[in-house]
Amino acid sequence: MIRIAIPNKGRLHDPTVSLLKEAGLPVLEGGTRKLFAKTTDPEITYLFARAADIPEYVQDGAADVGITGLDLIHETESDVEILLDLKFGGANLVLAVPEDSPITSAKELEGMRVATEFPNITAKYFENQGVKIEVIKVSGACEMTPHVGIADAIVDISSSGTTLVTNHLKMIEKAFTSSVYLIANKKTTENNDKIGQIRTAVESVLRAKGKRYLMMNVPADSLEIVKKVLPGMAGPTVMKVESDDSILAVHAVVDAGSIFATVDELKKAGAKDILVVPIERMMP
Ligand SMILES: Nc1ncnc2c1ncn2[C@@H]1O[C@H](COP(=O)(O)OP(=O)(O)OP(=O)(O)O)[C@@H](O)[C@H]1O
Ligand SMILES: O=P(O)(O)OC[C@H]1O[C@H](OP(=O)(O)OP(=O)(O)O)[C@H](O)[C@@H]1O
Ligand SMILES: [Mg+2]
Repeated sequence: MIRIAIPNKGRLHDPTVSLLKEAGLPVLEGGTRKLFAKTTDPEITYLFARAADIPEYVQDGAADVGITGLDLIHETESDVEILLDLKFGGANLVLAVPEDSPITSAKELEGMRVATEFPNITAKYFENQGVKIEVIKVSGACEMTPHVGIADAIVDISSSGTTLVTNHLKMIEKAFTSSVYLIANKKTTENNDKIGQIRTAVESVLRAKGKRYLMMNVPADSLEIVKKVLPGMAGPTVMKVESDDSILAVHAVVDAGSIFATVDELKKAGAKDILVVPIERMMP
């Protein structure tokens, strides 16, 4: 039996549940109130936990696999196997000071106080630069600490940057870049097929998100020029159209980012009836 710990609430819950559904491992029962849920595979169960607790649960074996932020993994200094960057929940831990402060770098904070919800990451960040500071641990509302005389600077999560601006703070340095990761218990990962399968399933969804499946009809005498437009991974698939000898059906997988330009070039090259289709999963 493999137990996967996933965030029970907060901003990571919904995208995690969606990704698992796309990977063919839907969370079948339970909402945020429940502790456990099943999925379609009888060998896998879900455990709902606080995002911040997941790294330690996975390290200690309370869960075999986990999904949580890299910042939380580093902050708890958890000894876990890092399997995959899931490319969502992206945020930076930034060093910020009041907008009217003359301070422009970490080095200028020698001997001062820095408030944060991430004391370990913060302490290491300053240590690496040889700067001695006092870390003030807070458990929320970090942004107001410089305005009430508790700290001179903060290290806090920022994604859109709105909270910093609203609180009259400015970022001076990026201390850590985070996104959500798939992690596993070090011992369980060794020779465990199921964990390999989970990783492959999730990876195949991420890979597919960046690709589109293109289908089109191409006059036979335009095939060579159409092929040049399609950088195809294993080259495009070319099929005969039963009713018309002079037309070929061409299929190819292309990067989602280049689809706009590619469709235009394909039309110019003579392709017709072009269909762009999303791909659910892609295994190499
Ligand atoms: N704008 C953001 N603010 C806070 N955390 C973010 C943001 N964007 C991504 N994250 C990531 O989300 C994780 C924190 O999730 P968590 O569920 O603990 O916070 P939350 O959604 O704010 O819930 P809570 O209400 O418990 O604070 C961290 O890994 C963090 O990097
Ligand atoms: O750059 P932004 O997009 O503004 O996001 C950053 C803010 O979001 C988080 O707070 P959250 O909303 O989770 O409230 P909390 O402090 O109560 O957790 C975080 O602690 C920052 O304050
Ligand atoms: Mg929060």
